[in-house]
Amino acid sequence: MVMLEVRELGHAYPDGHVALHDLSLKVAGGELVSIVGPSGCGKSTLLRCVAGLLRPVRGQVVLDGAPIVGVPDNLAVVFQDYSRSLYPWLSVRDNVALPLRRRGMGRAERRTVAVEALESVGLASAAGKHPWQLSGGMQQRVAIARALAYRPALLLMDEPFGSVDAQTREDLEDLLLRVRGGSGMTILLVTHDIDESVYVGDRVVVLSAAPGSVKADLPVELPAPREQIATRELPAFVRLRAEVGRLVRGQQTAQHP
Ligand SMILES: Nc1ncnc2c1ncn2[C@@H]1O[C@H](COP(=O)(O)OP(=O)(O)OP(=O)(O)O)[C@@H](O)[C@H]1O
Repeated sequence: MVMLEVRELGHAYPDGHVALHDLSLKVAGGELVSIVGPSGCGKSTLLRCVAGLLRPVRGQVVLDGAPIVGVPDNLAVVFQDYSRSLYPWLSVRDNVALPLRRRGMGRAERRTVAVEALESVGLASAAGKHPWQLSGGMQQRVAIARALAYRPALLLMDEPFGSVDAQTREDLEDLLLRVRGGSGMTILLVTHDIDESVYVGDRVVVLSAAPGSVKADLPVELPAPREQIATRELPAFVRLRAEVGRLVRGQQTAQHP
């Protein structure tokens, strides 16, 4: 069932820069859709429109049948810059627990849910620490735990693993795949990393160069569970990665010479 529908979205910033043009996209409930495209093509602008943080000039975003006009209640966002998204004066546990006030949970319940979410990202022992006492990868796990604790129907991730080292990035990709299992969450993940888009995605949506619109929408038909080494060796993975790479670089694809 379609959960999220982006209809003929167009956006221009006040300085006249046209960031999105006639972008349409449907996402089913529970899908993980990777969004890639050349630098500056409007990926973050799209995510901000879906999050209700930016009002598009044209078109609309419809979530569960209702047009988005402000930030929806059942949504969480993870940005790349974890150092600015966590409150340095709060403990890790309190950072995760804070948004749960919007869920109407009492103090004790907020604490329990926060600790459970921290356990799911392997950080239960860091609950009492402050974000600045943790490594970058650990801070990003806290940001992910905060999003998960909120149990959003829709999770938006904007280059969430862009600021960590390669090994941590792989660990976080696997963490994302593990925690989404059975959660029913719908996820939009913006990434610059073509391998990552294929590895984690159920679909890869490639945006055109600015102004962004949907250039290709490719299903990822790879067996589950995905595994960092074995999955990336599969001929189907290698083919799809090459096709996405060509599309992002604006080259003809092998299938459509
Ligand atoms: N507040 C703003 N005012 C004017 N132009 C903006 C604003 N925010 C973004 N832009 C411009 O709109 C275009 C799209 O930006 P956006 O951040 O959505 O692209 P992106 O695909 O996420 O880029 P990147 O891949 O480099 O992160 C860029 O040219 C950017 O400079």
